[in-house]
Amino acid sequence: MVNEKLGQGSNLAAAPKSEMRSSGQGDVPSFGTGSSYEDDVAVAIRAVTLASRLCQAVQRKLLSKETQAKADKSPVTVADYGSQALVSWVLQRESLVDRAALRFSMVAEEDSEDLRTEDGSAMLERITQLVNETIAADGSFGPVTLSKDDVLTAIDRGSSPGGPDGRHWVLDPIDGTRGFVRGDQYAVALGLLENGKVVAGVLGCPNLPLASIGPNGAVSSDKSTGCLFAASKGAGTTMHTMDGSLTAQKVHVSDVCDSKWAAFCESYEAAHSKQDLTANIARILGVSAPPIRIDSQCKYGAMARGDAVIYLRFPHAGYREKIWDHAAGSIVITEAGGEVFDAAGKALDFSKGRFLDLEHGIVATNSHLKDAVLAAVQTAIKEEQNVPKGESSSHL
Ligand SMILES: Nc1ncnc2c1ncn2[C@@H]1O[C@H](COP(=O)(O)O)[C@@H](OP(=O)(O)O)[C@H]1O
Ligand SMILES: [Mg+2]
Ligand SMILES: [Mg+2]
Ligand SMILES: [Mg+2]
Repeated sequence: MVNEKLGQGSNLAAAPKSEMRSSGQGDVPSFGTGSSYEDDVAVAIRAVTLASRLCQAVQRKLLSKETQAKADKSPVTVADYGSQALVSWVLQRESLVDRAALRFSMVAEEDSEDLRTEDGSAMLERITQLVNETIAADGSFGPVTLSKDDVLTAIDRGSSPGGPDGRHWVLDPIDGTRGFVRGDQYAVALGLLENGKVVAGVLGCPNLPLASIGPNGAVSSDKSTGCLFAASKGAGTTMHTMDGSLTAQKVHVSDVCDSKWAAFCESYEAAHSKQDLTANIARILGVSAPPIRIDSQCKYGAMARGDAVIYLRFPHAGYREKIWDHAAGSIVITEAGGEVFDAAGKALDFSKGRFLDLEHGIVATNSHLKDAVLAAVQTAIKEEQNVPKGESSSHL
């Protein structure tokens, strides 16, 4: 029954019970893979689950006045800051327990600069209250109360430059803030880099349906939401329910090998990826299903369980991708058997600091379709370059 429910329309296979356990409210699922990153993944799940609860509480209220615009005009909410503070606090706390505090480094999206201004003080008050309410409701951390200074310090622990050496946590406290504000999809995304490579990742997707969102899953009567994906090097990818109510399941990318049957996913926001170009790539591949457009790294999670077979992301000129937008998602895909690469077919390089260094675009698919998708991407890019300015490549 349990497996049926989690498995509807998705590429899920039951994992041995001894390998995966889940637990109830106030506690978090245990990963238990026997991999060398088992402890890291367990801490990451604990941190992401707690932060996701804070985000869920805020999204339920969705107070638009709690949304600020950053200098680059992207939105940021009390939940972005609160989530970053909580994840940072949990990771730091567990590192202290492990006596590994000196090694602690985190590359995270937000910083506390705006909260330290007079205008930000009411927001800081609200964030501190939310963080303390979330910790208290969880109940497993004992009687702890963070001060406003503790919250600022926790947020600013994310200022590491990252790079090719050592261990760095990589956090997007809310990926898909626009989706979050709209009441749609978002993810709490936490990855772990070791010497420039992603070795573990956890994606909390509080609004993602447990049933497939792919073309074949659209008719499912199961409307339950809240998924968490966890992956670590060599240990595969598992999908958990956000509330820990069902047994976690191993997931695998789709094994479709004819692109005609391959649904693709892309950003909901047209400003984040060129939808003309992706439509042309789909046309070249003979894809007939309409694109699955959702916000955030939920796309990587959905693809890891087979909802879509291809992920296409082609930002408009001048945009530089940040590592926290892809670290957790990419290992969730690769450990589920998929591949993630740029328009030159190169694997993503997370060793260059806070930004990804890549040749235009990010693509993910299964190993059967990699060559065909890459060829279609390169053809579509060439066609785009030959289109006179002002004309759309979809007119070709
Ligand atoms: N012009 C742009 N082009 C591409 N990506 C952009 C962008 N502006 C913002 N983004 C990134 O797109 C992410 C959301 O991804 P998606 O498009 O898959 O929903 C944002 O993450 P945040 O919401 O964490 O800021 C942000 O980092
Ligand atoms: Mg942002
Ligand atoms: Mg993001
Ligand atoms: Mg973000």
